[in-house]
Amino acid sequence: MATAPSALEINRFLDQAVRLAAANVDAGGGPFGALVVTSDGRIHEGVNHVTRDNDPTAHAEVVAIRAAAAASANFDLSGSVLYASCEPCPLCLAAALWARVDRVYFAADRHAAAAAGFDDALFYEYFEGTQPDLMPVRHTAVPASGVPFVAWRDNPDRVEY
Ligand SMILES: Nc1nc2[nH]cnc2c(=O)[nH]1
Repeated sequence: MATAPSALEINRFLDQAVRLAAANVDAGGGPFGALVVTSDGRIHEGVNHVTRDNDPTAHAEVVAIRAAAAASANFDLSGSVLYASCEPCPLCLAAALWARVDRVYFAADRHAAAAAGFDDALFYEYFEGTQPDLMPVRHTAVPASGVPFVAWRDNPDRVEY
């Protein structure tokens, strides 16, 4: 894991993410901006494109992660840092985990997002188990459930991630 950025760097990149978020509102989008700084020092920006692209997963952090991965030609962003104008929601956190991002810094928190009408805090409660009715998830095993995993394990050419 890379060493932690300095307080100066953290503040600079968070300011940049907040500026991106504000500019995105001016452009008609959601009030979220993010940066991924990859291990080579390059900065990859993202803003919320949910309504622009009709893509509910196009959160600023996910857009920045996708940009960083595409520019790096690598799905593994180990050594990189994510800076977000607002606390990453569970979707964004999961994306950062799958991207193997080293660290995350954010400016506003989930309660500020809630005050602006966003469900980030509610979805955290869902994952904490206090809002189970929001979206029931049921396990129903079928006989072929394990077939794809056997095929994966048996494939010597698999690319692990
Ligand atoms: N952190 C974060 N929270 C959101 N809630 C709705 N959209 C977003 C987004 O793009 N980023």
